[in-house]
Amino acid sequence: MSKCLVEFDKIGISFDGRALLDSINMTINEGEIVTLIGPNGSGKSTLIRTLLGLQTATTGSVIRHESLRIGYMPQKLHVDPTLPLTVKHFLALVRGVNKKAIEPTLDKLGIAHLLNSQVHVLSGGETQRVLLARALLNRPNLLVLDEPVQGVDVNGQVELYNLIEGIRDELGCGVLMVSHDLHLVMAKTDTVVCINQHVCCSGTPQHVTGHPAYQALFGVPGADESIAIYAHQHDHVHDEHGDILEQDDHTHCHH
Ligand SMILES: Nc1ncnc2c1ncn2[C@@H]1O[C@H](COP(=O)(O)OP(=O)(O)OP(=O)(O)O)[C@@H](O)[C@H]1O
Repeated sequence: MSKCLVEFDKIGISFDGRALLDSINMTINEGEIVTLIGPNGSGKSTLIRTLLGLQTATTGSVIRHESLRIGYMPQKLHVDPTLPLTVKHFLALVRGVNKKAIEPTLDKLGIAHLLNSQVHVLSGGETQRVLLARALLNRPNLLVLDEPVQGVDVNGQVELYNLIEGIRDELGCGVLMVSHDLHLVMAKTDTVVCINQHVCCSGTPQHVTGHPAYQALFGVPGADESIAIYAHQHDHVHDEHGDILEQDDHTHCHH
């Protein structure tokens, strides 16, 4: 039985008295890839920030295993473009980093040749790999990736997801990632959790995609299409504050 690294226990988060997240339950086990999906502004990054300790939950708690060590990959690299900074020096800034691990880590990610490149001239795909290298240099047992394929073309996305899966296989770490893509990420995911204030839908991709509730939510096109269009079709209605309006004829998708 794999170790539970993190448990979100009935997490609720409100801003100015308005509920953004309500009673979110979710676990991430060692060796498990969990993908968090949901529409813009549904609270995915806020949930990640709560896990990182950067956001306090209004209600509920995050239960962390004592061995938990997170490697975090943010959505974007924020570096002053006027500041000369090579990849090597950027990665050497990781707290407690073993500098001897920098080159092998870049090599593992196929970007050893970028060691002395300036970080602000990197392409989207290269930047994501450097950010992934930084997360790995923290020697994590949980990788937390906030939209890891942002700004990367489709081929690059497939390669990145393959890399992430390979890292999970090699290190046996857990992975929690946020994604807007559905189709590509599904093949690389053990568990999908869809949030929109509450957990709308969750389970293995096979279970979720085969479930009528999932099809009602995402309107996945035919299996022969290479990319699914992200269409979040709710089986329930939210009011202007994001609260769910009661309806008589809706199909429940909580499971
Ligand atoms: N500290 C804060 N104070 C007030 N509102 C906040 C705060 N942090 C986040 N929000 C709001 O919460 C909502 C959810 O933001 P969040 O970034 O978590 O969504 P998301 O699902 O990650 O969105 P996206 O898919 O667009 O990245 C947004 O409307 C945001 O403005």
